[in-house]
Amino acid sequence: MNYFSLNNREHKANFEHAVVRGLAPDKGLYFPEKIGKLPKSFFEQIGSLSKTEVAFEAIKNYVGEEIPEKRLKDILAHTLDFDFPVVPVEENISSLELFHGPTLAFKDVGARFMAGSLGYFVEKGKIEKLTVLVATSGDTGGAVANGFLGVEGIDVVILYPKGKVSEIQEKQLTTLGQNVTALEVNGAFDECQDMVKRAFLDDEIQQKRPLTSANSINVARWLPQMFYYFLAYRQLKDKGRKLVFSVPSGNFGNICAGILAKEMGLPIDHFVASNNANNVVTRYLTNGNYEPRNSVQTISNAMDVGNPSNFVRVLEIFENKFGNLKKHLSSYSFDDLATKMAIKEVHQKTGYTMDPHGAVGYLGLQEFLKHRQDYHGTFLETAHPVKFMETVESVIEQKVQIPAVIDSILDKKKKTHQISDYDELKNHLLQ
Ligand SMILES: N[C@@H](CCOP(=O)(O)O)C(=O)O
Repeated sequence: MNYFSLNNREHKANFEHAVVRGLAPDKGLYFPEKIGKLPKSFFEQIGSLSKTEVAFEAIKNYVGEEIPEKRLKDILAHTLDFDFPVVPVEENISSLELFHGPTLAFKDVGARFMAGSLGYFVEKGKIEKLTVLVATSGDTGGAVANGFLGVEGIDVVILYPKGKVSEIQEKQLTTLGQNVTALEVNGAFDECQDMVKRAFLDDEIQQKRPLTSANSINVARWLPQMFYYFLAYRQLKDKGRKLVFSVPSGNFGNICAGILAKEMGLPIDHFVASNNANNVVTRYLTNGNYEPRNSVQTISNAMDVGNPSNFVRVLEIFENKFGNLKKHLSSYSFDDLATKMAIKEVHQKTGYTMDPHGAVGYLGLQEFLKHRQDYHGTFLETAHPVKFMETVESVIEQKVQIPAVIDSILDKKKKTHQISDYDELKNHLLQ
């Protein structure tokens, strides 16, 4: 399987090179040359396949010969070694809980798959030493830190916006030590992401300290996110209604992977991109103008992204045709007040506790389902409510139970370096 750069189709790479480089030399995102359809029989049998078997069938053509079958299956088994339950919330609404992994957020899947793939390439001597540079608005940082902790030959450097992630998210990415370093940036997530992209194209850095990305711009972080939809379909296929998924969207990697799964034949009828106040895509679908803006801070901070990297991949899947996009994708945006109200109302009505990101997803779904009786809707619960304990507890007026994995980091002291601009990042990386 080859990938091409979305900036210049002549720039090609196989899976290994796309993962090790992260971004094409022309700053473009890699995209698969072929999106193959899975056979009908796969969807008929999906209920009897294990999680690893489902994931293997979904991803094998995107990995190609670069990782042998046995090793790929081992990586997948480790990646998916927790539950992905679809939980009924209302009559025609379910929650797909993606927070049962080690850092309690959906990012664990991509981070573990990428760590497994890079670990294999280091072991085979295909790369000597690599630094994974990653920008986070909340959840990616912790998942990447956890996924890559202690992986031989790989250093991790995480940039995060100072004061704009939750206390637990910050602990997850600043307390591990070993091969993981956290840089606290005076700025927003978009500035962190821009610095990271600039560093990849900096020859001086790349020569002295080769870098790759562990954001969803990297195909090894992006593609495994399609597993959520296959695993959800196993649990939803007998609903007898059309399926719609509402995805809380920030950098658009997750929803883009879902749309890819649909292209591969997964019977999903429609997607909803649910935005917080950072609503560049909602506005685009409304007025046809794509106008990225600086992000604003919200209570669903992992979605505080003003210029979503993966939207260009979404457009590519829809052949850059606005009509195609509108047919398969709707988008709505909600402010913090509406998000809090939704957390409160759903909790009072059903006893189900949503986190602020899931609540934005729930609201988007509700909006879509208003005049559509023939759908079953699923919103993605992308993080455990405990990660936003202060907000959630004040809204539901109840304590959220703290899982043991979180309890163990609460007393740990954060270790970070502060940086303000690209030169400081460069100095840090070259030290
Ligand atoms: N929502 C993210 C921001 C980066 O997104 P990614 O999927 O491209 O890593 C976060 O929580 O950090």
